[in-house]
Amino acid sequence: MERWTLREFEAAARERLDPAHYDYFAGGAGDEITVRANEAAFARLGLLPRVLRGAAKLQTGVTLLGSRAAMPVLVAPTAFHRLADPEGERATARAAAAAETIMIVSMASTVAVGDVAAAAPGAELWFQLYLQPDESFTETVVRRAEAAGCRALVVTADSPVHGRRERDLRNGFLDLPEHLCCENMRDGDRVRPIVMSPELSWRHLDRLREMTSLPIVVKGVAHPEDARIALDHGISAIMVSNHGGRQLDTVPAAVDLLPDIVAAVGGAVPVLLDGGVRRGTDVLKALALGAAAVAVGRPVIWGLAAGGERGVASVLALLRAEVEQALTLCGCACLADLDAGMVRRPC
Ligand SMILES: Cc1cc2nc3c(=O)[nH]c(=O)nc-3n(C[C@H](O)[C@H](O)[C@H](O)COP(=O)(O)O)c2cc1C
Ligand SMILES: CCCCCCC(=O)C(=O)O
Repeated sequence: MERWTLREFEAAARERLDPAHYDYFAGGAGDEITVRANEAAFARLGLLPRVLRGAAKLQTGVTLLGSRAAMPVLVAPTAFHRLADPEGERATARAAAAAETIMIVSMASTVAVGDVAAAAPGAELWFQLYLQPDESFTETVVRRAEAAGCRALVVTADSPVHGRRERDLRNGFLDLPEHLCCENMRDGDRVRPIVMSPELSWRHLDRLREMTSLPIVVKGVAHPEDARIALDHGISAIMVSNHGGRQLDTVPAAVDLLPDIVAAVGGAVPVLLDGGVRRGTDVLKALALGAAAVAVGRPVIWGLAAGGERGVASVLALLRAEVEQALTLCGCACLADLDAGMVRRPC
């Protein structure tokens, strides 16, 4: 069946998934105020198109930290893809490679990062990391990501503790089924738990900086002051994110946080954004407000659950087509033609 919007992919995914797994993917923390705010904030912003600009040849490619993407939409790191499809992250990576975009592989992937890379030759992979209090194990995982050919590390900083996800508590969904595990966490005969620790600090990030020559992206920045501090620690990019509303509830919508962080960073490094991106017009709004690219989390899961690799490919193709059409309708030939004056904030 042909699907015309990401909403239709979500409906199809919901029909196929175990209800507890659907809730895990869809849900957020607390009252899910931030989950809803992420999408609502995009809807509230308007786009002011320019006209008669002779913008015939469209260009939607971006280069980020040396990785090339054919569109400014990346695959955000999300855990547990094998709950959605037996091929899991392998299928997602093949679809991302076909779409010529970057996939950020989660540390909590149900396929080991090396196997993800082997399944999708030519894929541009970055690796998301929860810094572990046991830094020697952080190093083990970093070496795995490097060996797999990942070209950047994305350190998730918004999770000193797991968010309170009340759907999961109600459903008793507290762990993966027995046949699955976080494959990157293998340590000899055992699989380590992913530790989220409030003890982590910028010092851990400094030591990561010494551990690897890969560029480091800090994901989960909401406060402009943290963006400035990140620059002092040699960070290569900043990802504005509230974790899709899954960590601290009532954090403002990601797109509403963006302008102050872009101002704080002052062009020193690229600023990325995720949270609530569901339309090509959302992508344009974020870019016009200063993001270098955006990433999508749940839409990729919906594609995967609805149709495996082909489902993810369709989701990414849909977003690309929407970006291209919206860009043309805005009178732009390339992403750099977008500027903040084209976004109308609500009165
Ligand atoms: C099911 C699910 C699992 C996630 N797993 C991770 C993860 O392992 N690491 C991480 O940094 N962020 C994780 N995230 C957050 C995403 O990277 C991203 O910030 C969020 O999904 C963006 O919002 P969106 O789903 O509205 O696009 C997860 C999000 C979801 C929905
Ligand atoms: C115990 C594994 C933790 C995985 C966390 C995945 C994640 O970030 C999420 O939002 O869910």
